Amino acid sequence: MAEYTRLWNCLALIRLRNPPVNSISTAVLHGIKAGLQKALTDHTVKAIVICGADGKFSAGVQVCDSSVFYNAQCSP
Ligand SMILES: CCCCCCCC/C=C\C/C=C/C(=O)SCCNC(=O)CCNC(=O)[C@H](O)C(C)(C)COP(=O)(O)OP(=O)(O)OC[C@H]1O[C@@H](n2cnc3c(N)ncnc32)[C@H](O)[C@@H]1OP(=O)(O)O
Repeated sequence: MAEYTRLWNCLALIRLRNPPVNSISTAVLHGIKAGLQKALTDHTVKAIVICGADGKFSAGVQVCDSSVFYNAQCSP
């Protein structure tokens, strides 16, 4: 749902993958958080790129997944 890749040089990549429009579900949100945690614990990472799979970034929050708002506000 969100794939972490350590790129060349000092870059890390988090790719959102939730077809068809890479909307942000709770699972995607957790994937973003896991990717950020990996990047933050790798002290050679200087920049994090977030992109969407298949040529699209993201349609924003996943419609009908109201738990995304709860998780975005309540997760440390
Ligand atoms: C890294 C960032 C982390 C951020 C964490 C955020 C946590 C939450 C906190 C903040 C609040 C966030 C608010 C928002 O995100 S508001 C924005 C909500 N999104 C939208 O309003 C976009 C609505 N969609 C569109 O405008 C269009 O669909 C489009 C421009 C994205 C694409 O248009 P088009 O190419 O014409 O395709 P379709 O409209 O036909 O859609 C294809 C397909 O995709 C489904 N779909 C579209 N958007 C969503 C969505 N947001 N959630 C779920 N599904 C979506 C659409 O229903 C179609 O499905 P199908 O009929 O089954 O084919």
